[in-house]
Amino acid sequence: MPIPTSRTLPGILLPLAALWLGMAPSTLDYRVQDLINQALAADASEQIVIVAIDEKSLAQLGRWPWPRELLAEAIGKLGHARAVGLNLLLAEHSEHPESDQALARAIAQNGKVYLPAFPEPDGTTLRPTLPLPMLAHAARGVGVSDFPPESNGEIRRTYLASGPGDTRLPSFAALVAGQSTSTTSSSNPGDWGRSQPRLLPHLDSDTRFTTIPMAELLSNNQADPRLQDKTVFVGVTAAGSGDEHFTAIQRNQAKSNGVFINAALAQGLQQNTLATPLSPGWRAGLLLALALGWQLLARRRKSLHPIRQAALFVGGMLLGDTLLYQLLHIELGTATLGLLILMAATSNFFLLQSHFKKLAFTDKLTGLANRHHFDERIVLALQHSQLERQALALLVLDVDHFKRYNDHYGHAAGDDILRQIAQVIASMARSPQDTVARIGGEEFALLLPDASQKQAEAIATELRYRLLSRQIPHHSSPLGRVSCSIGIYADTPEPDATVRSIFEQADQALYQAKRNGRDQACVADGLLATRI
Ligand SMILES: Nc1nc2c(ncn2[C@@H]2O[C@H](COP(=O)(O)OP(=O)(O)OP(=O)(O)O)[C@@H](O)[C@H]2O)c(=O)[nH]1
Repeated sequence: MPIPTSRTLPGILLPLAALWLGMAPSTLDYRVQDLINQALAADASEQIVIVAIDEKSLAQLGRWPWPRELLAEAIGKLGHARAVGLNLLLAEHSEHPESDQALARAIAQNGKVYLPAFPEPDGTTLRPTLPLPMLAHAARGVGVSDFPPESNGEIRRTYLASGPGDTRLPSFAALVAGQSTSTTSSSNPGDWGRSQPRLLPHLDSDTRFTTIPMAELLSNNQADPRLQDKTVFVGVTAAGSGDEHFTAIQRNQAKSNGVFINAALAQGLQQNTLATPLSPGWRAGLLLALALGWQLLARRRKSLHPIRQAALFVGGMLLGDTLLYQLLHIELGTATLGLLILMAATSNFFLLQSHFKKLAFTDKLTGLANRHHFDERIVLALQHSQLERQALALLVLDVDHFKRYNDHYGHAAGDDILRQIAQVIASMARSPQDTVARIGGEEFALLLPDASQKQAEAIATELRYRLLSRQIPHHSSPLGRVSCSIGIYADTPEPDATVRSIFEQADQALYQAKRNGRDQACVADGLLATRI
């Protein structure tokens, strides 16, 4: 019987699952990755400041949108910042052209202002919503703020370059952070293209970016020292007024607004800590390699407990995953595979358990119950009969002249006879409650709970008949064929009856059958045995 290990069912399923899971990270992968990364997350950078259009500012300065002169005034107070990211949608003209002109003048005067473009759906593709040309012209640069959501609606990644075909734009946050890389062009003009994917960073949940309410900035007549040489993002933070998205940037903050996401991204870029997600092909390949690695480990280290083996592997994978992320900035997302391996190892473990249990209770040659199993069953059967005052029958069967058979035909042929006799006895079992066992070299037993003497005798007769009908030659036996002798105990056990006393009576009857000339069954009747 093959031992069911990782070579069988889990051995085939695991690599397949690794390939399948490799094509896309699961929510479980995200959660595990978030847990690890949030535990190792950096504090919010002191080099980044948010100028917030918050509830307080809206209460003081009126409902959004504000007159653009107000924004122009704010930009005028940001002249000493290192760079200013104006995270606002400024695609439409305001009612008064002079407002737009004032804002354009302030942006040009500041000289370090960057504006965002946002991808908007347009039929089956995306188009960038760009700032007004006069504002874009005045700005130091225009970058795209592209955060496509995952299948679960979360925002986890961005691209350092994206846009329609040849006009692919750099990332807005990268421009503001001063980390913009050269952009590539697409071979399919018109299609929205994305390249250089990056995962959003994780920040310690107890830290905050320095945040200055817009109302406070505007009321301050002097240059705010907190803004000196800082990377500044200006945007709406007031709940319900700006854009809010599900992200895992901070543990205690399920939803983040766009200005915060861009600030966190800029920090990751400035500190060079952003991870690159693996392409599906690479991910699938690596996960497959890990799954196969586990198989190899499972085969080599047979001595190791399967659960311990899996726990070791899962621990190793999580460590490897963390190191990959922290050192090489690659996210693999092995949590699902780890869980699968644990499940495979657990199923292996239980398969092995049941396999070994079966081995421990089974006679290898005949597949019948072994002596050990039989002893357990007869104890229970006797107890039950005594409690219920029910009949119990035990048939003990011994092959006649078996030594001669072995001597004449050889041991292997003898084995074959034992297997054939086992089949005949097994065919006599009435239900799974009956136990058929090989209890010695050429000795078998049939335990029949709740069987009367008459039933036991009928079964013994039928058994001998079935063996006889096989007509197995045995030239060293006076009968010329294989035969057996049977001793029967069949009674309602007395309260003081023991397994031993019952066996003794069945053995006594068997001895009687042998003495009477073999090829017969005798039933124990007190101490006497009667031929049937
Ligand atoms: N082939 C084979 N022989 C076995 C096995 N176990 C025990 N035997 C043989 O069974 C024989 C039993 O011999 P005995 O106890 O003298 O009994 P017997 O020859 O059947 O004589 P009676 O029982 O008096 O008819 C021995 O020769 C054992 O070697 C086994 O697993 N395979």
